[in-house]
Amino acid sequence: MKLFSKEQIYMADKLTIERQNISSTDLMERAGSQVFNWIHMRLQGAQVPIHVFCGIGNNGGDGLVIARQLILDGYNVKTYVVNCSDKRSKDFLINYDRIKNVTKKWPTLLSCDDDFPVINAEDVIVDAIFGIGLNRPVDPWIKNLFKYFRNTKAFVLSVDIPSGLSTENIPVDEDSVVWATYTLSFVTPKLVFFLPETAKYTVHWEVLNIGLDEDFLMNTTTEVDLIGKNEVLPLYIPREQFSHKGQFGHSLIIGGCYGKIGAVTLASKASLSAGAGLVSAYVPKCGYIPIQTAFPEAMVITDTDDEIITKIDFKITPSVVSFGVGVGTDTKTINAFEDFLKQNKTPLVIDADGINILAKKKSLLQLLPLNTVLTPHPKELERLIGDWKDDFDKLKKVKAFSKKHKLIIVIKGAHTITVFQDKLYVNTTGNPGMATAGSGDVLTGIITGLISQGYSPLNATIFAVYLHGKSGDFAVEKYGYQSLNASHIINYLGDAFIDLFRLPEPPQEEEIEEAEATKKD
Ligand SMILES: NC(=O)C1=CN([C@@H]2O[C@H](COP(=O)(O)OP(=O)(O)OC[C@H]3O[C@@H](n4cnc5c(N)ncnc54)[C@H](OP(=O)(O)O)[C@@H]3O)[C@@H](O)[C@H]2O)[C@@H](O)CC1
Ligand SMILES: Nc1ncnc2c1ncn2[C@@H]1O[C@H](COP(=O)(O)OP(=O)(O)O)[C@@H](O)[C@H]1O
Ligand SMILES: [K+]
Repeated sequence: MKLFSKEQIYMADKLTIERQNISSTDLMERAGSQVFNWIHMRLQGAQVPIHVFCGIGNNGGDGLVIARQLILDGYNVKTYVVNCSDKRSKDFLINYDRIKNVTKKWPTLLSCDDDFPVINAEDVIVDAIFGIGLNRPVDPWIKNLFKYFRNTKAFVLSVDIPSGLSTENIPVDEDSVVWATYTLSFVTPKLVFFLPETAKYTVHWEVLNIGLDEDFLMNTTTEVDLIGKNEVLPLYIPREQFSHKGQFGHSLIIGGCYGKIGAVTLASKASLSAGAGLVSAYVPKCGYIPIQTAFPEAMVITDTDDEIITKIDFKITPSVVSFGVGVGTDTKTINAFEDFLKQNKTPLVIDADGINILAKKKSLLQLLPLNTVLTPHPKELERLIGDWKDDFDKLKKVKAFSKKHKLIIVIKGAHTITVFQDKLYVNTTGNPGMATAGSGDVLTGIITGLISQGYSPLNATIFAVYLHGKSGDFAVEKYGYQSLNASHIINYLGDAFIDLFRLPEPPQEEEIEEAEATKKD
């Protein structure tokens, strides 16, 4: 799914109005009606107090449409206008008049000196104060209002984006944003729903289709893509009936040191389970017996040293090499890596201490083949590119780093982001059960296994991150967050592959009714 920027959304609005020959007021009516339908499907006329808070721009206009439709349907509605600026948008004013025509309970104007209305925990707050047009930090009294919302413990439904949350800046503090229970976002989810510093402002989100110009939406490329099953399915390379292991490449996993041979075992197993034809592990001598025992399918090549990698020398011709899991940062290992890089032309995946070595000796970056994949967790990323001010600054720095060194960078975490030059691929699978030792080693193995069988490094990375998370999602159903461990992720990789071709569940009755209701508008 594409994540459109604020500018692209405004452009889509403009073109829709022109091409569909409708007014901006009609478009607002469509947007507000979609939110009304969503509420109506769930509340079915229940007399829960609904407090609709409107700003004075178009987000507020949406709020007025929602309030009017709820009133017309007999809901128990109170409407407030949060007086935050002297300017009112044209469509806000039109809808302000329209609501006055349908009820004697005119919207209450709230300003800084007023007491806030009584709201109980069982009530619903509709937050239509600021949308994507937020252009400065909010005033202290509005912050207090947001804090008050939070204290009421009421269900907060944000329209388009939680008010106070900008699409391109991290909020100055947690009180300057509405903490939404649910956000109904128009056209596209917003990138801030996925970033570590801002995802907390909405527990759930859903996209509402408001019928914007299809041509524009189809033909516009975005800087950010959200990666789910629909996005990875086209990447899948099918297997022919007469295929043989020679067609799926040979992964070489170089890593490990005394006490950290398990990392290589995990990455090697994951590589084979992701479909590599052959897998060899390259480890210090102490790794020979453990890997042969724990993972009989692997071939093992050993260093001359018992405990660390001191020289990378092999006779095989791998299709892809992974370096770094459990390898340590001994000077001899760094030198061995440098010597290897000087003559290597094979695609590379670098993880863990491999990244720490690059951070220690930046000159090695110039020796990496084009489109080498780096998979840092936050600490490794910081060592590599230095500190960042906030999540947006981090993305800017990673993009610059990716462009400068021609690398693919995987920013691991919840919603792992793969960065390739200016483009971001935001993953949707995975869960906190995966925050466990060795799960990153498994990811390295999956990426390596996919490159081995012919996926481009970028496609392999996007696909592997998805599969890794999906396996974790299957595994967590059996093991729960606490007991899930990295080996389980490998065990469920097969389910993640099979799930790609599973047809979606038939829609539930409620969804059919909802679709019917939407069609009528
Ligand atoms: N295609 C779509 O997605 C559609 C989107 N639609 C809706 O439009 C929304 C965008 O509307 P928008 O551009 O009017 O901006 P919005 O968010 O209402 O805020 C701007 C207003 O707030 C003010 N203001 C800003 N910051 C402030 C602050 N800190 N403190 C105080 N005031 C502040 C600013 O005032 P000013 O700077 O002019 O003084 C201005 O008046 C979008 O989110 C969606 O809900 C649908 O209606 C149609 C289809
Ligand atoms: N809360 C989470 N939600 C989804 N995925 C997660 C979460 N926490 C960790 N992960 C995933 O687990 C992996 C952890 O990698 P890493 O920290 O390198 O582990 P290790 O070094 O132990 O192998 C990454 O792929 C990351 O995206
Ligand atoms: K809002």
